[in-house]
Amino acid sequence: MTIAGSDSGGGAGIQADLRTFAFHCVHGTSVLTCITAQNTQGVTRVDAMSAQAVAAQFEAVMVDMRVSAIKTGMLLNQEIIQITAKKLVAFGCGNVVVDPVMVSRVGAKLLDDDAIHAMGDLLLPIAAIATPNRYEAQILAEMEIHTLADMQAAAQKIYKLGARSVLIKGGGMTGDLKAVDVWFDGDRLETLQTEAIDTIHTHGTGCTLSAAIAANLALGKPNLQAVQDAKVYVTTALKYALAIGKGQGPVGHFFPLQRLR
Ligand SMILES: Nc1ncnc2c1ncn2[C@@H]1O[C@H](COP(=O)(O)OP(=O)(O)OP(=O)(O)O)[C@@H](O)[C@H]1O
Ligand SMILES: Cc1ncc(CO)c(N)n1
Repeated sequence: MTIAGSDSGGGAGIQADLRTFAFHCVHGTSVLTCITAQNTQGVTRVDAMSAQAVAAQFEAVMVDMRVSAIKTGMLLNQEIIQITAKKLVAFGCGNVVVDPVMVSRVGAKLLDDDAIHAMGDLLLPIAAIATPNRYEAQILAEMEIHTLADMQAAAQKIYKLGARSVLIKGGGMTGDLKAVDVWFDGDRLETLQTEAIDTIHTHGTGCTLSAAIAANLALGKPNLQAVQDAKVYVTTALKYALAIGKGQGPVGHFFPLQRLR
């Protein structure tokens, strides 16, 4: 299941998540939190779903199907975070990947200011894995992040907020650190590195990564394996990114099919 926002441009959010689930051959269900008017250049409008609508979508799926893993993406405001956390707890959901979407890499604000505390207080404590990008990690860890050592320190600070493991994503870093993520589970501190892809077409990398992690958890992979395999998937999708639109195009989720054409 993905609990996230719609991206009209199709590169991030629910659209990226469902394509990623399909690639991994797991059935995707979706709880829509908001509708963004968005393209490769940015977000021009956001309309929130009501908290009741979010709850109803979640319950409709949960009472009927066995949901093996869940990712949360853009939750937009405090009410939606509160109801999401409440429902995840009520249904005893275990494999929860929390992508604490606050700001996109191009600087679009995707979460209300007054909701940042709710993210840390309510959602991170129920996360099996939290996946902040550089800017979200700076906010959650209350520190600046410039170096690999900073990423490692931030992972350890955010772990203290209650997530069972933390992955700090490096896409917002400079140079080769763009392809470096740091994973910490309270015991092991791992640096995950793939090749850095030289492209501006990176829209949806974060959504794709957290959706792939959730898919891998649903397939029964252990936490670190789920993250490592998801990172390889995103790297390949970046290699086959689509140069469409006037700004940052989306990653190519179905690269093997592209290759066959
Ligand atoms: N140029 C790149 N080359 C290789 N890997 C990259 C590159 N850019 C991002 N990544 C990887 O993509 C994944 C997502 O990280 P990123 O920091 O881009 O997330 P994000 O900012 O939440 O994404 P977005 O907001 O664009 O959806 C991470 O595993 C990161 O290492
Ligand atoms: C709907 C949506 N979710 C997440 C992101 C983060 O990339 C985005 N740009 N749009």
